[in-house]
Amino acid sequence: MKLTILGLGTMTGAILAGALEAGAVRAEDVTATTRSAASAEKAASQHGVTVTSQERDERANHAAVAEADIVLVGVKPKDMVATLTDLAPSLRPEAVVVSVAAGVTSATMAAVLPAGQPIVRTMPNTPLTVGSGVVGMAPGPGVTEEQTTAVRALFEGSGLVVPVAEEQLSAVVATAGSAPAYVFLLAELIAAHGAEMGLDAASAEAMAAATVKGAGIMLQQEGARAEALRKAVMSPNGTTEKAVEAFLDGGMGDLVNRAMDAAAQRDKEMAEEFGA
Ligand SMILES: NC(=O)C1=CN([C@@H]2O[C@H](COP(=O)(O)OP(=O)(O)OC[C@H]3O[C@@H](n4cnc5c(N)ncnc54)[C@H](O)[C@@H]3O)[C@@H](O)[C@H]2O)C=CC1
Ligand SMILES: O=C(O)[C@@H]1CCC=N1
Repeated sequence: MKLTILGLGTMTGAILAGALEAGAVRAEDVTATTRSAASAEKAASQHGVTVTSQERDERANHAAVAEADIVLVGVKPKDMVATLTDLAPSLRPEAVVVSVAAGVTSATMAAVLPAGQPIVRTMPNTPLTVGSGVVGMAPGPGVTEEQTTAVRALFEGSGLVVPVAEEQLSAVVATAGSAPAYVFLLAELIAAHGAEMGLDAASAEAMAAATVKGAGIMLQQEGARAEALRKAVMSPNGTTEKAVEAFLDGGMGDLVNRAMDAAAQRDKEMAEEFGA
């Protein structure tokens, strides 16, 4: 299977790292592009694959897709339509175009790609880099079972793959795509206040990171439920109960809802903003 990545950046870099580590693709079967020559050089040495740049060769994307079975497009949502419009004449008809972009619908993509070009929209998250990612995957009309399986294989070794309808991708952005940032924010805040309470900053950061990791591993154990794990930490009238009460009294439930609604809303706005 030949894979081309147009826009090898943070997200597609995480997917590639996971896929290479899991043996889903061989480095010699991957071609990738970036915008600048400097980022191409950096990405090539980071991932050990061939990376060309638009800066050095304005036809770089066209050359990169010449033999591709799967074309993973990792440019920013605002650049999707221009990138696909330019690329369209060079795609093999059977190449599956896979998007990771928030807020760019398959209808928008189909409008600028050749008629019948197979399209799969996905919403991944960056923990794919470490084999613990999530990806929501919505194959478009006309994508064969074989093509769906080939795309799925790219992600399968490095995370949880959840088939969804395209309309559910806004919920996937809010629940998984953006969600690592919520956890990192919590870790930042815990570490900062631990330092304010008298710990040295490096120890507080290390404690927050190790705690998030440990809690994540516990959540992944067979039959684990977040609520039960939380309650197991909360001794009656103990320290955790006071902390959890403070979170809930302070509106954390509502705040999480509002944060997730804001992410999903932005995904929908982008569909309007970046539509073809
Ligand atoms: N960062 C994240 O956690 C997630 C990002 N996404 C999606 O991933 C996409 C990329 O986001 P990031 O990886 O964060 O951005 P990024 O800026 O790290 O990567 C974008 C890459 O595209 C390249 N690029 C831009 N225009 C190009 C062109 N015309 N031809 C070839 N390469 C080009 C840039 O050089 C860069 O390497 C977005 O559509 C975003 O919605 C989806 C889920 C999670
Ligand atoms: O923030 C963003 O728009 C992208 C999509 C999900 C995570 N990062």
